[in-house]
Amino acid sequence: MQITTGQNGNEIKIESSIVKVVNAQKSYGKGIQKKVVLDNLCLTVPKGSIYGLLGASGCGKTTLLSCIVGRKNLDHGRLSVFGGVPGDRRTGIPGKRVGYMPQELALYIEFTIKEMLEYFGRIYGMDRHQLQEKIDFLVQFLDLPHFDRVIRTLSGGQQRRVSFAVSLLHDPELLILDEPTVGVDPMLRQSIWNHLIRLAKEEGKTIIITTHYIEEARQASMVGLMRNGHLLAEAPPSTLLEQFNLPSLEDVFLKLCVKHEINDSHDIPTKIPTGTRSLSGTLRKLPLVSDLTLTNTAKRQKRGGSLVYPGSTAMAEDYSIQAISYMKAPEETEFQKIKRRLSMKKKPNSGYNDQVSPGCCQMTVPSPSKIWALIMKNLIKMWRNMAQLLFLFLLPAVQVIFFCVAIGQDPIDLKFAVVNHEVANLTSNCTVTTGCDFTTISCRLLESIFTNSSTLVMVPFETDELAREAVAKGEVWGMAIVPETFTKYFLKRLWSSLDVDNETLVQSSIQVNLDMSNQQVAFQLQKALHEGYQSFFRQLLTDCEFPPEMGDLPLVFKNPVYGDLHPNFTEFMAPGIIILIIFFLALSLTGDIFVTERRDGLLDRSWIAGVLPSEILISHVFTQFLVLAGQTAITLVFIFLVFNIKCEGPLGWIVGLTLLQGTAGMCYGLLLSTIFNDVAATIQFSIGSFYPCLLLSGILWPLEGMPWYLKTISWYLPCTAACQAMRDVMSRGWGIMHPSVYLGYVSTLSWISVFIILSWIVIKVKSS
Ligand SMILES: Nc1ncnc2c1ncn2[C@@H]1O[C@H](COP(=O)(O)OP(=O)(O)OP(=O)(O)O)[C@@H](O)[C@H]1O
Repeated sequence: MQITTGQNGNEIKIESSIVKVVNAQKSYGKGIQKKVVLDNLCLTVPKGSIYGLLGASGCGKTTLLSCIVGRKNLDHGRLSVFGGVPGDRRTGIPGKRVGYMPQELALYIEFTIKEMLEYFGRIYGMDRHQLQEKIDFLVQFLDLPHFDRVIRTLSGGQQRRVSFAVSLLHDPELLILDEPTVGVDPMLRQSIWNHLIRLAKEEGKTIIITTHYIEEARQASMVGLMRNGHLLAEAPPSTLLEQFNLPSLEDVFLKLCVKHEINDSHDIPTKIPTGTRSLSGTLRKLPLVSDLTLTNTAKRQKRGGSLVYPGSTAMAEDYSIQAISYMKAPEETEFQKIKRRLSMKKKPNSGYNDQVSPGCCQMTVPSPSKIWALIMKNLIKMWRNMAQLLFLFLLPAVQVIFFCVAIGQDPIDLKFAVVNHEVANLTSNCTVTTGCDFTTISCRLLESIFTNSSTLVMVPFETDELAREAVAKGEVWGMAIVPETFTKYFLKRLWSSLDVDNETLVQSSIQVNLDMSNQQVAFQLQKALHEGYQSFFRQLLTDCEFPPEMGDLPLVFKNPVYGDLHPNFTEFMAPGIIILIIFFLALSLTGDIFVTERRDGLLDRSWIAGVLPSEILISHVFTQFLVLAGQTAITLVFIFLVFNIKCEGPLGWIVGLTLLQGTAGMCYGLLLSTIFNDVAATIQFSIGSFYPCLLLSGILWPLEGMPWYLKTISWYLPCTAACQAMRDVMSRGWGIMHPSVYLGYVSTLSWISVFIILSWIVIKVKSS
C-alpha cells in the first residue's frame, strides 16, 4: 500500500492492486463484422480480494480474463497484472503466480484425475510429497471421485471440479476462475466459496471469479457488473445493495441494465467524451474512479465526508471501495493524476513494475523438467489411446502390404478372342505339331502364345463378327484372326526372304485388334503376344536346325548397368511410396495434435501455467519421433524383408532419408496447425497437399515425362528430390557421395527449416 498526499493535503492511500485495467478496448473482426467486446473498461482488483465479475452471457467476461492472463491483447488501453504486462514472464503471468480455470474443460479426458494433477504439478515444479498431499486435499475438498478414475468417465460437474482443482493445485497468488461453480451442487458451491474466502482472507490470495449465479457473488469482496463490454458498476456487494436499496444483486444488476439501456438509447455511452453518467440520484454523487482505489477515510475526506461506503460483509470491510460509475474513458481525476505521477516516478516507462519480481519467473530457456512432464503427458495420452496407437503402427504396414500385393504385378487371365480360319473347329481340330513339322502351323503358334502364358486365356470364336462383338461388349480384351491359308503363306514368307509379294504378307499375318482402353492391360497383351510369337519361332528354327537368333530383332539387350532386365512397376514406385506414407502420416498426426489441444483449451492452459511454446514443440517432436521411428521401421521391414524389394545401396541412407522425410511431414503439420484453428481445415489442407505431392514428385510417373515448366516446379516440392535420391540408392546403389542422393538430403533438410521458420513467423504474426 502506498500513501501519498492529495492536492488539498489529505492523505490518500493507494491500495496495492493485483490487476488494473484502464480504458480497455477490444474488438473482434474487421469492417462491418467488427464487434466491440470491451469498451473503455476500467477495473481494479485489490490484493487479497475476491472480485466477482458478473454479466450476461456474451458481455465480454471471458475476453477480459483472457487479456488478464495474457492470452489475448487489448486493442487499446492499459492492463497490468502484478505490476507488469501479462505475457511478460517476469510478472509471473504466464507462470506459477496464477491459477487459471478456463470456461472450457481444458483437461486431458483420457487421463485419471491423479495423472492430470500430476502433470500440472510437474509443470509447476512441485515435489512428489507436496503434490501427493495437495492431491489428497483437493480430492477430499472438492468431493472428487477416487483419483484413479479416468476423467472421461466422470460427470460434467465432476470434470469441472477437476479443472478447478488444477487451478488450485500450486497455491497461486492470483486465481482466475471462469465459472467454477457451474454444475456444482449448492452445498459444494458454498464450500468452494468458503474456501475462496479463506484463501483471500487468511492467505492474501486474490481471486477473480465469473459466475452466472449472481447471488453467490454476494460473498465476493467486490463485484464488477458488466454489460456489453462496459463495467456498469464496481463496488462491494453490500454497498450496491445499500445504495440501490434493493434486496438482491440481481435486482441491482437489472436496475443498472435498465438505466444503461436508457442511456444507450440516447446514444450516450459510446459518445460520452468524459465524465460520469450516474445511474440514479445516489449514483450521481459518486466519483468516477477507474483505476484508483481509495480508503473510506480518504474518500470521506475527498468528498467532504458526504460519501461513505461502509464495507458490509466481513470480507469487504478489509477492502477499500471503488466508486460506482460508467467506466467510460473518464476525465482524469485528481486522484488519477496523483497516481500517474507516482507511477511515473517509480518507473518512467510503464509505471506497472512495482510487483514484478525480477528473475522470479523468467524462464525463457526450455526447462528439462517441464519438457519431461510434457513428454510423460504425451506418452500417457498415446498409451490411453491404444487403438489409435495400434492404428498408427499398423497403418504403414497395411499400406505397404496393399501396395506390394496390389501394385506392379502383371495382369493375368486376360480373355482373348481367337478366330482360326485354318481349322474348322479350333478346340477339336487344331493339332499342335512338334519338331520341324509345318502342318497347320497356326495351331502351334496359338499354343505357344496362349498355353505357355499366364497373361492370356484363349476364347475361340467361329466368326470374325462374333469375336468383334465380344471385344465391343468388353467380354474379351482383343481378337486375333488367323487367315485360312496362314501356314502356306507363312512358309512362303519364310523362304522368300526379302523377295515377297503383298498377298503373301497379308495372308501370312495374324490380324490383331486390341481393346486399348486400359494402357497397362494393352501393354501386357502386346508383350504376351510378342513373347509368344518369339518363343514359337525360336523353337521352330531350333527344330529345323537353324540358329534361333535368326528369329530375334537385331538388337541384343545384355545385362543392364543398373536394375533388372525385366524391371517391374513395384520397384519403380516403392521409393515414392515409402516417402509418401511416412511424410503424410507424420503430417496428419502432428496437425491433428496441435489443433485439438488448442481447440480444447489445453494449449492455452499449459501456456498460462508457464510452459514455453518451445517446450511443447520439443516434447511433441520427441514423442512423435518415437512414433515416426516405429512407422519407419515397420514400413522398411515390410518393403525389404517381407516383400523382398531390392535395395542395391546402403540401407542406412534409406533409413536416414525416411526419418528426415517424416520430420519434414511433422514440421509441415506443425505449420498447418499454426495457420488453421480447426481440425477440418487442417485435414482439408493436408489432403490438398497430398495430391500435388503424389502427382508431381515423380512417384507415379517419371519426371522426364513432364513439360519443362512443371518439372521445374516439381523439383521444389518437398518429396521430389528425396524420392529420386531414394530411387537412386535402391536401384542404382548410389551412396551419399552422389549428387542425386545428397540433394535429396539437402532438399529435405531445407524443407524442414522452411516449415519451422514459417511456423515461427505465423506464431509471431498471430500473437502480435
Ligand atoms: N475469437 C472470437 N472471435 C469473434 N468473436 C468472439 C471471439 N471470442 C468471443 N467473441 C464474441 O465476443 C463476445 C464476448 O464473448 P465472451 O466469451 O468474452 O463473453 P462472456 O461474457 O464470457 O460470455 P459467457 O458468459 O457466455 O461465457 C461474444 O459476443 C462472443 O461471441
